[in-house]
Amino acid sequence: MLLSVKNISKEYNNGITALKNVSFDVEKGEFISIIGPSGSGKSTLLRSINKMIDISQGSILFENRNIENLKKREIELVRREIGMIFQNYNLVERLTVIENVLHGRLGYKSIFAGILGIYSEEEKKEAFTFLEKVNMTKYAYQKCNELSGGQKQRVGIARAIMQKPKLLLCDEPIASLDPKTSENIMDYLKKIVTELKITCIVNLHQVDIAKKYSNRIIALNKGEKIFDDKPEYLTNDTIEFIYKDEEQD
Ligand SMILES: Nc1ncnc2c1ncn2[C@@H]1O[C@H](COP(=O)(O)OP(=O)(O)OP(=O)(O)O)[C@@H](O)[C@H]1O
Repeated sequence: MLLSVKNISKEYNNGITALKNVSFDVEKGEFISIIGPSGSGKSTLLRSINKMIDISQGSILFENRNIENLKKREIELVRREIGMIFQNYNLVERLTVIENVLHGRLGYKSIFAGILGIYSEEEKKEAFTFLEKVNMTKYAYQKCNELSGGQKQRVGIARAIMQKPKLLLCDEPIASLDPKTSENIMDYLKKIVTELKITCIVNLHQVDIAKKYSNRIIALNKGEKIFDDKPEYLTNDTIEFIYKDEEQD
């Protein structure tokens, strides 16, 4: 088992309970989509797994190790194993595509090597290999602020893969993209994580995309897990139930 989320709850300082007693296990190689209305806790869940926020109750085991109460250095080591892809890409816009991809290695470097941008020939070669996988080689020396949203997310995927993560967390990776580009990005993502055997958890707004690409769907509503099964069991009635309160939110 790669990840075990056990009875986790998260209450923010403002009193909002974003997650209520959520549990699930993730096996290596799974491609899981997390769906649910706006505010149901999807981002909170991913941020908890990545240790960007601390949970209020419960425990999260990554490779059978409890990631609560870790020391700073131990958190850095766990983060190295967990890649992230973001809705807003989180690229360094003034830097080139290849520099951004190489940033995927920063977690493995000393601060000095990172600041000075010192990468081995092997790392550079690898960065180009991953850039090729997302069909972005010809943009390698272009600055990221000159790219379209879809191209930026392809760089985001290459950077995340460059980190050699065991788990990839994608927080609304296609929420800023048009439908055609969204499918294109999901195609790249699915192909690469399958080829490299990387376990993937993706937060999505689009139920049809979740059904098309995942092996398993988890649905949250008001911080509670209300569905966790194969996509084929996600019926229209269940979808209606998951999103029943969305308009009032
Ligand atoms: N940093 C924070 N401080 C206080 N409350 C927060 C914080 N982040 C999120 N929340 C609240 O926690 C709840 C869950 O938010 P979260 O962003 O996890 O939901 P989500 O399902 O990802 O929503 P969306 O689909 O709109 O991104 C919401 O009520 C939100 O307002």
